Amino acid sequence: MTDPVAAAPSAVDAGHVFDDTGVSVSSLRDAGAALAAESARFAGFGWMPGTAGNLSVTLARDPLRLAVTASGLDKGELTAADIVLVDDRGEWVTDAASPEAFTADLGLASKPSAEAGLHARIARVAGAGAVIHVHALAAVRAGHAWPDGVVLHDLEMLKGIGHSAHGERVVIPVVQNHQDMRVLGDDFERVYQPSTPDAAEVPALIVASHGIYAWGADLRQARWHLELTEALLQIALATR
Ligand SMILES: CSC[C@@H](O)[C@@H](O)C(=O)COP(=O)(O)O
Ligand SMILES: [Zn+2]
Repeated sequence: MTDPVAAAPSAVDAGHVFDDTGVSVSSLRDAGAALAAESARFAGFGWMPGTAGNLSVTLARDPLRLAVTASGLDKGELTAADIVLVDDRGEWVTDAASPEAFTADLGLASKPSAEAGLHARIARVAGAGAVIHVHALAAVRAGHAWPDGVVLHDLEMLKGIGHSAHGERVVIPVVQNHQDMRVLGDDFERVYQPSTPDAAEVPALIVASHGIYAWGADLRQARWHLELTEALLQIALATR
């Protein structure tokens, strides 16, 4: 009998394309390596205790395809293989041509993050190229203190999330926690204000009693938005 993995050279072919979106094995592996490194950074900050937190990068837009971290793993110990390709609902995308070939090698037998659906919604609605979710303390505390949104103004670091240091009122939106990502996604869409000629978007969302999502055009910008927002929230709490 033919060994299905041995019979599927695409499993080890970095140029293999998963579906009609142009997402290749090598691009998924590269995304996995980048997300693992970024995840280790935030785990080191104590922002991803246990298996908390998840990250994604957008690999294709039409149809939407995201590389998202696998569920239930220690986010300080991820490898490039701990990554799953998902669609616009956060559902696992498999490869119709040879699904059995994409298991151990790429970790595609893993389940996508339980929160992949919200990542996909943020990628679609805000056009994010990368989304990071952590359970950082100031975000959770600020969500408790200001359940209708955290108002920030006259802080130098607002410039780092696309706003003015002075004379602008910036609101970090807060939504209630929910285990259904469709509900969280709808709540995100309700509070999200896209950029206009007069005001930039706010690239962060607090989920009350849970954590924070931040995003950007790419992974590095998402990291900057996350770190700056958490620092701004620390200042807001310390000066109230
Ligand atoms: C360890 S509790 C945190 C989880 O329930 C969840 O909120 C989380 O952030 C991680 O979920 P995951 O499915 O591993 O991506
Ligand atoms: Zn979480």
